[in-house]
Amino acid sequence: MAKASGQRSYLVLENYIGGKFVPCRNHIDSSEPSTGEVYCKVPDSGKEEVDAAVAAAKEAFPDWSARSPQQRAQILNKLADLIEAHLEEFAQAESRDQGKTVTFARTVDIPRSAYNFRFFASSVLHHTTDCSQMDHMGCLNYTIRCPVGVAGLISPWNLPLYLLTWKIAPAIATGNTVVAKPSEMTSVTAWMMCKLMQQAGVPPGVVNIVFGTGPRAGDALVGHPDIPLVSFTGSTATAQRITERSAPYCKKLSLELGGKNPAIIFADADLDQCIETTVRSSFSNQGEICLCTSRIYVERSIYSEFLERFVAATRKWKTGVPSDPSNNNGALISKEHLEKVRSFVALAKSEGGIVHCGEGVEQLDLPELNSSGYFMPATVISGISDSSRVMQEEIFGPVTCVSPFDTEDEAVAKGNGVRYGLAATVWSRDVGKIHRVAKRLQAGLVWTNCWLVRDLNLPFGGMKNSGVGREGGKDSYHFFTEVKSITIKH
Ligand SMILES: NC(=O)C1=CN([C@@H]2O[C@H](COP(=O)(O)OP(=O)(O)OC[C@H]3O[C@@H](n4cnc5c(N)ncnc54)[C@H](O)[C@@H]3O)[C@@H](O)[C@H]2O)C=CC1
Ligand SMILES: N/C(=C\C=C\C(=O)O)C(=O)O
Repeated sequence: MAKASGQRSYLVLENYIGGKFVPCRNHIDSSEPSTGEVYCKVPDSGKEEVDAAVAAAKEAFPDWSARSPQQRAQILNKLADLIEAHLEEFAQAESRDQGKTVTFARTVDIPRSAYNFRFFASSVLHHTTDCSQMDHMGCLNYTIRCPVGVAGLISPWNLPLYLLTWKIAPAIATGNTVVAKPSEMTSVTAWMMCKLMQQAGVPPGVVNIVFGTGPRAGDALVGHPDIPLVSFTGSTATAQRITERSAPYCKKLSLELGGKNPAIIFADADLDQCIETTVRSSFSNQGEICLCTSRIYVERSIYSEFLERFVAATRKWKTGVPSDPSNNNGALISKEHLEKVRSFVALAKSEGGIVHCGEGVEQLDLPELNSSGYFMPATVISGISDSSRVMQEEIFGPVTCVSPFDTEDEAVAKGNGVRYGLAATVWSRDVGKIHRVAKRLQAGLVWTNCWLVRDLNLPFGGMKNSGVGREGGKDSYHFFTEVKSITIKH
């Protein structure tokens, strides 16, 4: 709803509780990353709003969980249809709110959000449970799976609608009701989806969306005694706080966290394909995807050729106004985040690193209106030691580092030499080598000769500080349900 607040007109969001839009007393300013201007007021919800949402979700649970998976699937598919019918509106809104290009939102975020509902509607119809006979005891034993109750879902700002629906879809497909909290920086498309949920026939209280900050709304949600499970995507530091906060209640947790993802490139790789894909894997969505490549290890015999060609290809990766279809990247999420990303480049330089391209905003062709936006071009660095913070910490921006290796063992050791373990790519034509390296890498996902090919049936999640648990296909089914073993004595 657009409302005048003072001299200017802002988009004012409301919480969605029990199937109704509920105004909030206090609001947080949310700005447009490509101009730096505040354009939206997001509810600053706290315990009171979270309590109301949990009460609505509890009330809706008995009816929703008693419906058949087929009945629930019909509603999920309807919601997917409606998101697809409004794809362009959602893409424009996601781009304005997050800073990403409209093209990326139109071709990735929004279609994949709709597909989350379609996929989990179908996927839950096909899972089976276990059965075992104990004839000597006269017993038949089997398992069933039941929804857990009210699921607490917390999502980040980088893929706003996609990561929110990645959680809502399996949670409600399996019969849970939910209270979800999107990032306070990117709440608009979640709010837009609430209207479509009403049209799709999602019963009141099945999906409740409470907007607000992590320390207020997020903390109230995680600490609510009637929320038995929490699915979270975001930073490792926040996940640690969520873990502590949930401990007194022994909550079921799924934590999808950051990455410092290596690309390992052997001399026998198809370099044309590898360079094209590694530019994409390093810089897509401004490098603001937990799966983006940020450390590139190249076999020494092709290191110089790779670096030269990779830098040349990166120079063609255009950053600028998100609505211009010729741009590959838009703006970073916030001024603070831009400063954090730039500070890593400054650190690299202070440690003797070479910045081959990118870094400054001067080289971008930005109209005056957008010159105060949070833009940063794709940046390639080399000559940094593996122990540097630049090579160890998640930067989450358009910055990638290139470094040589001599042997397969060294490549694996470098790949594994960080506290994260989310994703990796391996480039070679030798299937045996690919298999050996993929097996030894400490990463929840390994793509070989490709990147971001996503089969939602496969487990998604990370090792080490990149997360706890897996979601996707059968793993989402297991996470969002409790298994029960039943013994029938006959
Ligand atoms: N998918 C990923 O791997 C992501 C990684 N990050 C990393 O984290 C850094 C910081 O970004 P932030 O937005 O601050 O991430 P964050 O982890 O603080 O935020 C993610 C979500 O958690 C919520 N949250 C924050 N504190 C909370 C708390 N105490 N209890 C419950 N919920 C809470 C936020 O409101 C948001 O909805 C980024 O620079 C990036 O390195 C950020 C977003 C996504
Ligand atoms: N979880 C994230 C990305 C997932 C992408 C995908 O499912 O393809 C993230 O960036 O946090």
